[in-house]
Amino acid sequence: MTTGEPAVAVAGLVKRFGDVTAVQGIDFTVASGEIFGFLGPNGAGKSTTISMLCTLLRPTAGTAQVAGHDVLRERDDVRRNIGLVFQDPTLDGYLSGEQNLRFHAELYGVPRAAVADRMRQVLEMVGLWERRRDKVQTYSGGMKRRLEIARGLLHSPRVLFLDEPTVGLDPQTRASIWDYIRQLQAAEQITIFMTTHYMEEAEFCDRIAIMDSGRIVALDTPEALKASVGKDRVQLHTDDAEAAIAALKERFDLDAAVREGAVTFAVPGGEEFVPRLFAELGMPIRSVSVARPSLDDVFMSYTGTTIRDAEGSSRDWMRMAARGRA
Ligand SMILES: Nc1ncnc2c1ncn2[C@@H]1O[C@H](COP(=O)(O)OP(=O)(O)OP(=O)(O)O)[C@@H](O)[C@H]1O
Repeated sequence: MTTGEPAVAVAGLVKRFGDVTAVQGIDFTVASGEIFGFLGPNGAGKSTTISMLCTLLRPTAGTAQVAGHDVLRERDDVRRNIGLVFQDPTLDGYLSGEQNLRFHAELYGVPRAAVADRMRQVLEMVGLWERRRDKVQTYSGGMKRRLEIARGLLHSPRVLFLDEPTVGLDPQTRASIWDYIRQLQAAEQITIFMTTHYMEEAEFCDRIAIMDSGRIVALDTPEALKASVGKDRVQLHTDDAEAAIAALKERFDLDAAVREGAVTFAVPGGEEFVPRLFAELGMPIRSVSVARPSLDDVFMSYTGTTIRDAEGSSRDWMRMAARGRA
């Protein structure tokens, strides 16, 4: 659900580091209440952009407003209105969940009278109220991540920045973190700005921006992005992959490659193409499969790389954020 003025509004945003232009004049808005995913290969400029939005880096040119406040002129207002959930754990293991949150409440100046109620609210939301008095070092990985999310929410931010909120967690815990994220969006009308390398998670986002070489190369809903690729992925098995690749080029002018052990190529109207393939390829085919484009295909078509190759991370900005806050 989205309402009112944008949670994030960026216009002509540029960041140069000496000769390197990390962000080359980008424009986008994120609606209030939206779950917005930010994807891109290493060095694309994601961390630099997010650092500017979180007021940790000054833009070279352009403007950005977060929660209605300008990142340069109203830095403190921006900071009060955002929550950050770091990739690297920054909880104190020797303290209880409750003590960790209390410390954060003081840091953010949450009014004393409001702290107890708010702590209960966020701890219940992430299912940790019963465990609040236990030391954090006795929590599982998923519980720690949930506590970090609760902490990021404690001061009632309008925009929550999450850096790969589920990386390194087992599938069941990942699913439960996503349940919390969705509940949170519904209960608090919060805007979520997240990075992820899991394409199946990018599917949960209302919209996705793909960044490459300092520019936003695609921005839309997952469905629209997949439709924009316009081609299906066809995979076939033959006794001679090299010969099949050469025949696909010669007879259909298609560029194929071996991926996941199968001869793979993209073609519009994949299902209609299959009968022609059998009729005209000129060699025996053992099996064929056709798939609609996935977000992996979207990522590949806009950036020329796979998300797995691009892995390895947008984590640094969170480390920087941790240092900036320290
Ligand atoms: N402090 C800095 N000084 C000089 N160059 C920088 C600095 N920070 C980033 N860059 C450069 O800016 C470009 C964008 O980097 P950025 O970290 O924003 O990319 P990213 O998309 O977040 O990548 P990753 O996924 O690897 O974190 C890169 O060429 C990087 O080397």
